[in-house]
Amino acid sequence: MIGFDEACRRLAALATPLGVEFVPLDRAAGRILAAPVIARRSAPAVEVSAMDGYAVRDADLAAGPVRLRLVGEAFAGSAPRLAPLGAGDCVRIFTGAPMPAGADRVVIQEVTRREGEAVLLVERPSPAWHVRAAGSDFALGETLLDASVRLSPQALVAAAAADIGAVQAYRRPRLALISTGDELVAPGQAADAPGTIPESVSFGVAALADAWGGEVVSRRRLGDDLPGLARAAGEALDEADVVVVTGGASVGERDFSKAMFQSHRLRLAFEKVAIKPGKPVWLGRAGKRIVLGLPGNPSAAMVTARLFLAPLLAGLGGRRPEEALAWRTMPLLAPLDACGDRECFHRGRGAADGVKPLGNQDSSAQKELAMADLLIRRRAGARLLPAGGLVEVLSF
Ligand SMILES: Nc1nc2c(c(=O)[nH]1)N[C@H]1C(S)=C(S)[C@@H](COP(=O)(O)OP(=O)(O)OC[C@H]3O[C@@H](n4cnc5c(N)ncnc54)[C@H](O)[C@@H]3O)O[C@H]1N2
Ligand code: MOO
Repeated sequence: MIGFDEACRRLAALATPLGVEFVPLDRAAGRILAAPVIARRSAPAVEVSAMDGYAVRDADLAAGPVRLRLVGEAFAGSAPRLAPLGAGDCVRIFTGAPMPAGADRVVIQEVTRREGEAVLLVERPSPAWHVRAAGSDFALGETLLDASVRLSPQALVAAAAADIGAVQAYRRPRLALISTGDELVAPGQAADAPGTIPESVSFGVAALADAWGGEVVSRRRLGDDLPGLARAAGEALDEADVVVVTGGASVGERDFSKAMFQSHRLRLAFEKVAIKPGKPVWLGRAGKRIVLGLPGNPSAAMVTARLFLAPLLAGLGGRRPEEALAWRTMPLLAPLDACGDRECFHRGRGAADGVKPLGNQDSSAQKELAMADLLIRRRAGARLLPAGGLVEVLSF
């Protein structure tokens, strides 16, 4: 059995980018840039007003009580007025409008009074210029977003401002999910059917995949029948980059998750990792596709999805797999048991002053799983740790 770090190394070797595509900006939220976003224009393109008011010459303001002659108006989008302002002239101007030639600043309308075609300054204007220089936000040719950046809502604004309609982004990994188990039925169907349980794991795995940049293209719930599973494996491999199988990972007589890929040339990268929960997790390749087997126990499935599926999707989608495993240190708010010879990933709940391990650490837990927002990593053989001890944690 290999350790967690070795499993991560083997996974990273498979988790390389799938490819690059052009994505229109209105569908690019959350995508990872494969090329930098370079400005196709300067912003602002010309010197513009930052306020609604009047564009004036400083020389006219210096001359004491001020009464100016209105000679024009400028709106956002107006052509710049090229004839220079004469002595005593001003131009009505609005936020974003091009400054007229010869004007030095904008006085806001709140300190003025209009009398027909005359504008009187009734208060001393603030020393602010209220003018934005051409290129003061960014200049033509400037790199606004580097490659590998994830397009956050804020970054999308910068990309659009760069005047590009589509970005070059890494392809999102397509996922096929297969839940195996004779006992599984759709949620809502179990209460009246003795011997069945609601299939719960795929809902968590699908949501986690989405959060890590994957696109779930199919979901199947299948009984433990090897020929049927092998057929479904073939279909899933045809339609997705990654096939995730849950359940049937262990050594039971009807545990077929690896066997169902045998006729599809499954080559294992690892099977069994010395971690708790999640020991039966396995990873392999079938042709060009990647197959990840998660244990069926719900807490074990979600822990292994977080520890292996998240980095896999990160890597396939253009990020470094390690970015999905950003461990940090936090104090424990309650004691934690000694860890046996498998590295432990306890489920915990974060608070402002530390992390509290949840009471039920069983790999089948579902109720307390709902409370977990951190994983606490403890190395194999670690001793009992009292409250206040520092632990490594990962967002869950
Ligand atoms: N003799 C041994 N037995 C077991 C070992 C072992 O090493 N030797 N490993 C144990 C460990 S650790 C785990 S974890 C489990 C995982 O086993 P499987 O992946 O084969 O999971 P199943 O047997 O299919 O199911 C386990 C459990 O989880 C329920 N389940 C399965 N899928 C779902 C789902 N999609 N939604 C909700 N619940 C699900 C299933 O009904 C079982 O109760 O094996 C140990 N055994
Ligand atoms: O890995 Mo299993 O999840 O220990 O029960």
